[in-house]
Amino acid sequence: MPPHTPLLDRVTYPADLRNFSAEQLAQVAEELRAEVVDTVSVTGGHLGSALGVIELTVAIHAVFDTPNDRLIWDVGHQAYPHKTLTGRRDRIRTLRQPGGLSGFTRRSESEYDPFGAAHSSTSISAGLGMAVARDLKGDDPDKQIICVIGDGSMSAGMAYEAMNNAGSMKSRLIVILNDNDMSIAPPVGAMSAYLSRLISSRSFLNLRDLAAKMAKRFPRSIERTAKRAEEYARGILTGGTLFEELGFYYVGPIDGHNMDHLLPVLRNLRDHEEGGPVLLHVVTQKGKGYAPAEQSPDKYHGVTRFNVVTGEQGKAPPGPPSYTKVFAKALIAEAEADPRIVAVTAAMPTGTGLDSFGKRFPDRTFDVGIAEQHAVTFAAGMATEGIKPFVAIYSTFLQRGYDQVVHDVAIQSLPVRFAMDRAGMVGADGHTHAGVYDLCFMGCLPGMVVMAPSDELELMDVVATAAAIDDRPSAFRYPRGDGFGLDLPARGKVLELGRGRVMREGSKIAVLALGPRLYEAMKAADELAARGFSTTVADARFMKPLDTDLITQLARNHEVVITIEDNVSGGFGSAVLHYMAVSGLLDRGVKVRPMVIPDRLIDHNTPAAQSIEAGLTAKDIVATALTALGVADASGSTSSGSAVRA
Ligand SMILES: Cc1ncc(C[n+]2csc(CCOP(=O)(O)OP(=O)(O)O)c2C)c(N)n1
Ligand SMILES: CC(=O)[C@@H](O)[C@H](O)COP(=O)(O)O
Ligand SMILES: [Mg+2]
Repeated sequence: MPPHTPLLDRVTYPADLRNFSAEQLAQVAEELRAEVVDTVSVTGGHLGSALGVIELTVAIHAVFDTPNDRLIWDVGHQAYPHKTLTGRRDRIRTLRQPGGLSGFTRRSESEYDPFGAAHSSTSISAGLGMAVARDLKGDDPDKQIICVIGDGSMSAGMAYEAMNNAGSMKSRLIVILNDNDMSIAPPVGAMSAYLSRLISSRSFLNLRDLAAKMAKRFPRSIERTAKRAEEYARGILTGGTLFEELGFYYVGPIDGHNMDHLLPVLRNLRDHEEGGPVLLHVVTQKGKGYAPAEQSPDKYHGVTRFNVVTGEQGKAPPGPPSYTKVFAKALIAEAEADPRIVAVTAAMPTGTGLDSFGKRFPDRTFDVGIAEQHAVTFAAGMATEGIKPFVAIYSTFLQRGYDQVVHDVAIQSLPVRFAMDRAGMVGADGHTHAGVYDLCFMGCLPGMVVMAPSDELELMDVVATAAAIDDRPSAFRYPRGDGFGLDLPARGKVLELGRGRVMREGSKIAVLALGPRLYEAMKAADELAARGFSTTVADARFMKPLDTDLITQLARNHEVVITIEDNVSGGFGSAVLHYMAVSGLLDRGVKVRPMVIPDRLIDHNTPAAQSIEAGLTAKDIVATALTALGVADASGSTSSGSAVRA
């Protein structure tokens, strides 16, 4: 092997690391870091988190017998170096690209991904489940389960539920707390402050104390410990932490970028014979080794393509403001007029636009950390006292707080307003982040008002409407990405509840859209008109209450009624069909075709390609209409729309 050949080239699988010296592993880490920077500069994705766990990734795979030992990455957004070392290096530049590797861990992608993730704080629960399964099955007791969870993800209830359970059990489990003192934004809350105090305020054990401590717990490893302790003694302190109170054996904090510290500690944890869970507290830096990411860890959490030398990220040509920005603008306008309005985010101030709301109203903005369940009930509590909370959560993450939406908000009919961002498919984050279920899970709740603006202008109105609804809960959804560039007023106007609008009158086909697919419907209507089929297009605006007058009029006056939405079956179209069935409208022979996201997972891709795959484009609407009418389209084929496939 010529001396200039990167060591990384000798690594296809983790087993290839296991004969390397600590020095060689440190070199692999450096090469891996350069490769991750280079890769993400081309693919975009989650950079800072990956750079922070480079040494940890190399050390874990060098010490543990993955994939027989199970390694679970919480969230999975930091797993690019793990993917590179586990047989996927040849495809690493396909990360998040159409047909390429997922940006998260995924069971179907590799046996080295024993648990799929993308939503946070699940790793300890899943790891404990695997540990208990190992014990129940009588598998090799030395089979290790390792969960790596970040400090931000440690703020979620699930993590505590899992620790509470694990701490009372005898199953062997290793939890590595990767503490980089960052979530996407700076971390919040008492736990984060506690971790900082833990790192900074405790005295280090000396060699004798360390050996005694390790001997008590890890008798077999004492000899090795004593030999190596000098190297890492200063990095270890134990005793009296919250984790110990919860039943974990706490080790740390140690420097997560120092291979000479990581390797002996991990080996000790691997070789000990005691049962019960262990928590290794590792201190890392988000963005480590790449200056722009070290300096602005929030801006380099998730990146677009960037120039490696300057760190400058690719910018889309100036275009219309995003729905998120318009939401923030609309909410600020409402809050200027009503001092009771407050905003709640669960660790996503930038993503939800609440960073700008927070600048204007710092005392009326609450970042509760990754804690969607708490965010919802916290807002419910405020609502009982006459405060008017807007809870801005991505549709996909609101799933985490669903019982709270049902039990704490809807059943008590409290006026909490849910701003569900990232509704519909979301592009490169893929199906774990798709917000395609909320119309089902919000639309079924008694008393809940559910709105979906068709463009950013209507979003302003919807925010004003939600602010005005003060006797029951309300929810509105809007997509990731930019609006249409419409002129916006200073403040939205309050809409009449349950009233849609007709955009264009026709007589044969009617398309009733909920959300921005309205614009696809308008294009389809042009195409259908050009073919001689007079088409009505209507904007439903509300899924709940339904505009039953509008539905009645469409059903009575058209041969075909198509509904379209960015949601799976069970949402808007189902509600329309239900109404038509119970009201007898269906008995009149109208052909109804609900167009929805099909009943399968749509993988990461460009938003445009995802729309095509879902069958929700103007072309699909035309095909659906023609098929319903029994007319072959120009190509002679029948519909490929989701109405047919779903
Ligand atoms: C349930 C849930 N809520 C919110 C998010 C969005 N999210 C992804 S990563 C992240 C920050 C995680 O911080 P941490 O665990 O410390 O990892 P780091 O990025 O610092 O490596 C957040 C809020 C998510 N993935 N899942
Ligand atoms: C890992 C994670 O859950 C977030 O970082 C998410 O990828 C952000 O998505 P947006 O880019 O849509 O804000
Ligand atoms: Mg963190």
